[in-house]
Amino acid sequence: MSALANHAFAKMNGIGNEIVVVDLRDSKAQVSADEARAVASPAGGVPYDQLMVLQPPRLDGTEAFISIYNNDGSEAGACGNGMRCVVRRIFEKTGQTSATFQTRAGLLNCWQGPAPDLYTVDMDAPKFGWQDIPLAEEFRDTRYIELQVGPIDNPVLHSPSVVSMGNPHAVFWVDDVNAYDLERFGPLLENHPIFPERANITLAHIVDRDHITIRTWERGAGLTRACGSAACATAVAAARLKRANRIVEITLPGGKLGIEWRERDDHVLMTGTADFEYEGRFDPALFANVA
Ligand SMILES: N[C@@H](CCC[C@H](N)C(=O)O)C(=O)O
Repeated sequence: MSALANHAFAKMNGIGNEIVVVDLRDSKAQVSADEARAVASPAGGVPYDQLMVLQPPRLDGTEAFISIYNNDGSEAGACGNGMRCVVRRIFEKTGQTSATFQTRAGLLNCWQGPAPDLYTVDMDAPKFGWQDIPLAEEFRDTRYIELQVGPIDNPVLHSPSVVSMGNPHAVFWVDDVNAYDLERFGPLLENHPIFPERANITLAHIVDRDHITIRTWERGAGLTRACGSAACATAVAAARLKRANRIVEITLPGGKLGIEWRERDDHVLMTGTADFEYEGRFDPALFANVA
């Protein structure tokens, strides 16, 4: 019997990024890819972009180890919007205003503020090396890489910046993020052989040095109303190109995020809201046929 059968969950969202939070800190159970897919089942499941599973802490001083699943069952190292949802949930229950969590990508410090309805996640330092993202072949300069879709002499999208925020991101610079069929190009680019672990694909328009607009096709989850790590990736990529300041506001289809690429330690701070929708218990029938 799956540990998720009849288990409580919270449906939340981080500016429209659909998040389900499950607290398994009192259990040794691991969630399999099949179970994660079953949770998202259109037949009685809970629709989500990411499932955030809290597991017992593996390091002193941390609140939990968090496993992050996309709705296709794959695991991700980072999910900025999901972290804000987890943080809100825990802070509301315990009265805490700061906490440290561990994910596959490392330690994340989180706190409430700068206003009561805002949560900040220290997303750690970005990585720019081609092996870190990872890319399938060497690119010395990842501010722009050679990659395009469309006719070779007139590409539709080309020369993205690539960044790891604990997960792989490609950011294509465009004049209008709504002028492209991201549902068509997203899967092609997500699965392009240059990205051996696939990638999150973002269209970004730099409005001015303090404001950027983005839309993202998420690896393993598809078109989303918001992707926090993509907002971070875009902010650092734009600052690296000297086209934006290190503190920017990112507008996504679901809302706005404040991003600061802090000079003193290279860390990226992401600030935004997190919304609670409802609580429930998983229908055991969802897991009847999963390992
Ligand atoms: N929505 C997330 C990112 C989710 C992970 C991503 N799909 C991946 O597989 O890397 C965010 O808010 O950062």
